[in-house]
Amino acid sequence: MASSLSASLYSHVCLARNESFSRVPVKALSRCLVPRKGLPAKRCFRILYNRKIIGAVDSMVTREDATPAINDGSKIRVPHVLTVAGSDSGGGAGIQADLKACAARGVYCSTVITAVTAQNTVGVQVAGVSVVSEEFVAEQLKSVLSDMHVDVVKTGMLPSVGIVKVLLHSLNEFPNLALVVDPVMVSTSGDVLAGPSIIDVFREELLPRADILTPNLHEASTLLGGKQIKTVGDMYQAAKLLHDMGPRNVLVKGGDLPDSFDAVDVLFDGEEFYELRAARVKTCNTHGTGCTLASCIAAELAKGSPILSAVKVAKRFVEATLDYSKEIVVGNGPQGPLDHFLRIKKDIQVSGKHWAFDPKSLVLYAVTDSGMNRNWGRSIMVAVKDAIEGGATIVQLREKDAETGDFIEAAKSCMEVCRSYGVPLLINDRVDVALACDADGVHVGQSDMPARLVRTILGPDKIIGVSCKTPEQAHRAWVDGADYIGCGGVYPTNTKANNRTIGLDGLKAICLTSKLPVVAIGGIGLLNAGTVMGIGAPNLEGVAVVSAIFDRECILEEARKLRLVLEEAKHQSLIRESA
Ligand SMILES: Cc1ncc(COP(=O)(O)OP(=O)(O)O)c(N)n1
Ligand SMILES: Cc1ncsc1CCOP(=O)(O)O
Repeated sequence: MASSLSASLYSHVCLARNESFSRVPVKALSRCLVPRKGLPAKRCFRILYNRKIIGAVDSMVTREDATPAINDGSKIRVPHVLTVAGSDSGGGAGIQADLKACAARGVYCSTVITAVTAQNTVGVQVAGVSVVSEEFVAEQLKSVLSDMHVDVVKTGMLPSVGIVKVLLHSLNEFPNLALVVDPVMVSTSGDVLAGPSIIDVFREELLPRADILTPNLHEASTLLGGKQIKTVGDMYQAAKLLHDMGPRNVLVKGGDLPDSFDAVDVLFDGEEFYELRAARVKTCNTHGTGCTLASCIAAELAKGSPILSAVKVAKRFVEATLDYSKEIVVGNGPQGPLDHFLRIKKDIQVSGKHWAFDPKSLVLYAVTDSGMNRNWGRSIMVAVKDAIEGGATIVQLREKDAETGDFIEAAKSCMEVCRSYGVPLLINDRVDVALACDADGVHVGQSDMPARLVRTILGPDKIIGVSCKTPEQAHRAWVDGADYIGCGGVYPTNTKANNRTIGLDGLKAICLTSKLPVVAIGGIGLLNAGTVMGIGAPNLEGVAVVSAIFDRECILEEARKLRLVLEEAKHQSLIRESA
């Protein structure tokens, strides 16, 4: 229930706007009003209205109702953060960090540049700040706000009182915008980015409009007239004092706290304090951490998160990014940047996928079977290694009766083997196992997870194969973003029960229309592999076999012979083509 104060206040808000008092934004209003408890509603309203805070009530309502991405069937509205900040030529902080942080969090980010700085990993260079004129900052704000639907404004470097005033003017025009204020005053290298004259306008006009203020210890101390902040207890006091200046939430960041084992931040929402702790990452690559944190908070708010979860997610993101970036070397200076996308790059490097899927790798596709390995008394890792040494060009782990934990362990060890030979490894059916072992892809059947969904989960780089028995299924696989199709069973087989065969004619019919490369499967071995490849379909790249390799005494030898047959078939088809 809304407190009577909240309800009464909201009625004043509605009256002032000629709106009916139908929708009381209970949570928003009570969050907004907590520090002003005890005042009569009329007076509260006047204070809030005069200090232009009523807009924030709206912005909170908006965010409570917000949907991360509004999809009306054909159009998707993406959560949107506008950053008003300075450019960092080194790409580590400022506008550049904000853009990367929002992109990494899946949020659109537009930019209003307040200053251009010449800086790198050493610091801001002499005469390295060129402030953009107030008129041109106003022009940029107009361009963005008159056209785009912005959810949250995030501020960074605001180098002059005039620029703050220009921004405040826009915020007054768009009272629904939520506001995240990162009071950037000094760069991580110690260079001053906003003079003392700024402090008054911050305190009196910008902070009262902010939904959240995110100062580090130095900035908190500056805003509080030089108050010493040396302990977590001091941070609590600072958060409370800053909150009294008007922002609805204050996050005092303790990254620079001396003798602190953890990275401690203190959040105060006017009612409760939250002490948020993260592991302190040992790294010199911290340039842009503050901008990144504030942008992430803004991004989460734009998605519709409440303040506390936005701050928690942002803090976790920064911690992870610091960890990913701890060993990168970008410049020669003492303070390197964060790399927001390192996780993606790491995946690419580790999986060795610098190239797109090569259909030629389908020539001899070895599909494992735990039962067969058990019968022959060998480990899956040895079986996979022997198959590759014999000439298998791609491997699929098809472990139908393995426990999940065992499957993941086996998959991890097979990944090591496959990577060492540069052979892709796919997982049959189990997207979770593929993710857990960072496999190169997944093969799914018609009754498994739809390929479109697998693609969404695995991303654009992984290989996806789909089993198909008809041209229609092959077409669907192509539409869904698969890389290849497996067609069969071509011949009867004991390896897969109740599996309708499609024969060579069925295989031909699919190959004829498939836009994707095809691998044939089912009952294929040394004696018929040549015949299968001889159907003369240019997109038939190879054969997938289980028993012909894994249900044999010597896997390596069987794979070698099969590969020879396939090479010979390829040779013959080249001769036919050129004849
Ligand atoms: C290369 C290749 N083609 C087809 C299959 C069969 O997959 P699916 O239809 O999912 O059947 P199961 O393997 O789950 O029995 C395959 N595994 N590989
Ligand atoms: C998994 C699968 N899908 C269609 S047939 C088949 C089994 C192929 O096994 P084998 O190569 O031993 O005939």
